[in-house]
Amino acid sequence: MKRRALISVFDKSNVEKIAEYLEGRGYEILSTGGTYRKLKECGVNVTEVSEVTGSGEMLGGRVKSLHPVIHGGILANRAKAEDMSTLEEREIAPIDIVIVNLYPFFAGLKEDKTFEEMVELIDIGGPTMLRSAAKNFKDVLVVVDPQDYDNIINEFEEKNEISYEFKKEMARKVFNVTSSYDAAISEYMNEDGEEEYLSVSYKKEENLRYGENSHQDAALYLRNDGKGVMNNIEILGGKKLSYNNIKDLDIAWKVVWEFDEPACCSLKHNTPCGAAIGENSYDAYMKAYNCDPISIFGGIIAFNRKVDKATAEEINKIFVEIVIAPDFEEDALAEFSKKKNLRVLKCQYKPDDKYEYVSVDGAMLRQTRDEKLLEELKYVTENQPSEKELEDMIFGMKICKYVKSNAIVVVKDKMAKGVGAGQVNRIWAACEALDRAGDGAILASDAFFPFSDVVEKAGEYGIKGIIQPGGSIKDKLSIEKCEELGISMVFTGLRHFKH
Ligand SMILES: NC(=O)c1ncn([C@@H]2O[C@H](COP(=O)(O)O)[C@@H](O)[C@H]2O)c1NC=O
Repeated sequence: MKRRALISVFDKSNVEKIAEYLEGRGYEILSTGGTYRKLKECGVNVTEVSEVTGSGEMLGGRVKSLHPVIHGGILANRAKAEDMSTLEEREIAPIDIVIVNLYPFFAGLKEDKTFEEMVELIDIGGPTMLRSAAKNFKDVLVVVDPQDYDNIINEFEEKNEISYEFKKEMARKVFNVTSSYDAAISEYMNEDGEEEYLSVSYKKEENLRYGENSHQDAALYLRNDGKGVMNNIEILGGKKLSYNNIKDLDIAWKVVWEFDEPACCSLKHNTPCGAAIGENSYDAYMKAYNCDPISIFGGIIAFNRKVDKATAEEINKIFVEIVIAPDFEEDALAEFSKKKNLRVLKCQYKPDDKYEYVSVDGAMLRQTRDEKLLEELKYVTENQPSEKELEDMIFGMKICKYVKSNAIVVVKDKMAKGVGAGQVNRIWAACEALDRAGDGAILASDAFFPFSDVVEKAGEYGIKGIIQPGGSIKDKLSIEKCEELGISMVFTGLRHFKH
């Protein structure tokens, strides 16, 4: 009996090549409408699926291949006599190769199509054929990726048949594609996030050289809808990003977009080591640099405004790994190009992921992003902050959001002069931040004070105002200490732990 290959593809690139090859090997080619026409034009001898099913395509293409004659031909277990006699009884011929790729749902997401258009992009017949063939991979070769056409030809040429391993590998690919395809549909339909199953759809962009350390494997997967910062970064110069680079630039980018004013953030080990707002990018950079001219070395520098030549010249005086900004002046790029390894990233996309995911052993955690800054400002001391001090307080709290807990940020003139991060008790974070800052006017804390010790320490360093969420049963102690030391204290009512 003549062997049969069913070809039904949306992406018709190179389809004639594989069809001609299979025809040359004696396969009968079956195809759905559009694929049939394309192959016919290319001179392939092809039979239309509707001729095989005896039922014309209908409902505008919603039903083309969904028929027992097709799925029986694919799913019959060739080693099972019962299956084969059923085929014979029903006059169904087996289908040995299934080549299908799907309606472009991912591309539709990127093009922001309407809901009705997206629904029409949900392929039904394609995944059904792919899944049937992949389930029966022992007997059927299934191909979902046009990039595999050459591999099939090579496999045939080398072995004169398709090996079990190859067929299994192709089936694995199919379930990977169809599950991601369905996950994207599920994600698209899901508006409130309260799903029973976690369905997210990401595609591997590349293997990274290594993970956090050189003995760890790592890869970058991008959202299939083309959204998100990482999907919208243009690398204008320098080598590829590393795993740590990506994690770091994510935080630096989030910091600068906390601000409407021109802002700059220098960051190391996922922690801002300098951050400032200024008149322009140059001013913000110089202030961020001066927060901590030592730690910035080898760091990441993010801006929320275009970067000019003067700023690039200043940055080039030190070694940094990455500069990321919404845009660059041409002469700034020329300046940066003097540094071979410096990654220059252009990104005009602001952070907008709704959820953050973290894996723990055996589970995934999901939370909404920490998008809020405060509930309500409460002035809890007699002594009130000046307008300028209040601005520094808000500035400090915006930085605190991105510093690992316990987090204390000491601010002066809209510069994060001292950052105390990731300490297991708050007083250590305060000591670190105050010590680093040298001098500062404002102290911001990501969470409340259980004792008055942080206020006391702040007083020693001449701090004028403190902003913190408040809410401790011992708030009174801190407030009293502030009154005693002439420090103003403001509560925000909102904690910003970052673990
Ligand atoms: N409904 C069906 O029976 C059906 N059978 C195949 N398709 C899809 O139709 C596309 C190919 O169609 P055409 O050959 O007409 O261009 C493929 O992407 C394939 O996945 C179908 N379409 C969608 O649901």
